Amino acid sequence: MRRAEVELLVNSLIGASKIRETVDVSSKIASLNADMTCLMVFGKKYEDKDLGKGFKAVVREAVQVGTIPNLGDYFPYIGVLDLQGLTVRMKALAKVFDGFLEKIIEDHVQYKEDNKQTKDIVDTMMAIMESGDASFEFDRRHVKAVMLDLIITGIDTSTAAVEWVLSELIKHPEVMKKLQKELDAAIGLDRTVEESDLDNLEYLNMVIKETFRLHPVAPLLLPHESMEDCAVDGYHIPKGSRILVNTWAIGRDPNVWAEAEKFQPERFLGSDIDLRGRHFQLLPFGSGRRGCPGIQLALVVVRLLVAQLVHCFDWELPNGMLPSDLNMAEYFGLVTTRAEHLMAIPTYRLHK
Ligand code: HEM
Repeated sequence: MRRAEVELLVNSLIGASKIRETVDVSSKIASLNADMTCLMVFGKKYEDKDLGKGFKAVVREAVQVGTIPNLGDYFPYIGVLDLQGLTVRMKALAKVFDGFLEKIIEDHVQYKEDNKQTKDIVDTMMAIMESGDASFEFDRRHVKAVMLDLIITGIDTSTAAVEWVLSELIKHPEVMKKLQKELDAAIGLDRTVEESDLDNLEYLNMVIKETFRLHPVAPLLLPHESMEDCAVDGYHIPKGSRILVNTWAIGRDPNVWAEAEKFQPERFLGSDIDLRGRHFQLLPFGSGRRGCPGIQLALVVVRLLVAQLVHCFDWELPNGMLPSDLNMAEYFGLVTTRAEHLMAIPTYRLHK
């Protein structure tokens, strides 16, 4: 499924390449990730018209509203006043999502009666629910909560990651060339990258790590709570404190990284620092038991997309813009994306 979806994107970019069209790369990647996530979770793609003002817009709004610090969290006695209107907005969004998720469950009940062959995540969860075998409470509300969790956490994160990697590559043509050289040597110019190629692409992995260092897509991770009193670096942190880990600042800390502001994938050559939360200087997926459970999937999707887009195409900025002029401003949120969409002109470079 992932191969087929990426192929659709590559084909549409080949069309753009033929007429030297400027492509809204950010939107293309967002649509692809939304489609792939819906196919994995719900077994079918959902159109923008299926969810209120549009599927992607509603998901994005939920992430944005969830990010704004709520005064009621810090001063609980004024929480009921909902001074910022966040609770009202979240409740309205919850209603839209609930209708959408109920419809998906109904569709699955229907498919099941029609003896559908392939199973998706919703089928699996409903089977657990109906079996009554779960050792914990698991009813329709929980199925809907997990579905919501997967679409909220899965789509924007991978999209932002691919957007940032491509932006850094376009901004640093020498790194782009080196990565294309690695891809050409490993895959050739007669076929496209497969998921099974990914583990052999060492430079690609270094490029991804370096991008996550400078652009961790969840710069403050998710809020944590201390379970007991502790001391960190001489600071006393009482039990029950809300903890935000600023992984963005750690990634740019000159005490930890040489020439911290520079994009240099080679810094990871021969280093054992990985992305799995064991090295605290690089924590784009968090760490420990509340770290990202989607890391495996995310790394496959991000690496596959970047590898295909870089292997299949050369990229140029529109209107004669120089790579050094590419605006790298961020739009801060729970997921921090580019402030401006990435616009670029693809030129197809494979033989087939
Ligand atoms: C490049 C893509 C992704 C990045 C950078 C990312 C990053 C993160 C981070 C930083 C956290 C918080 C960890 C912490 O606070 O310690 C998180 C949590 C989470 N992620 Fe991801 N994620 C990505 C993709 C995905 C995908 C594809 C899924 C599932 C389909 C997913 C599911 C989740 C869930 C469910 C949580 C909450 C876990 C919990 O609270 O216990 N993520 N992710």
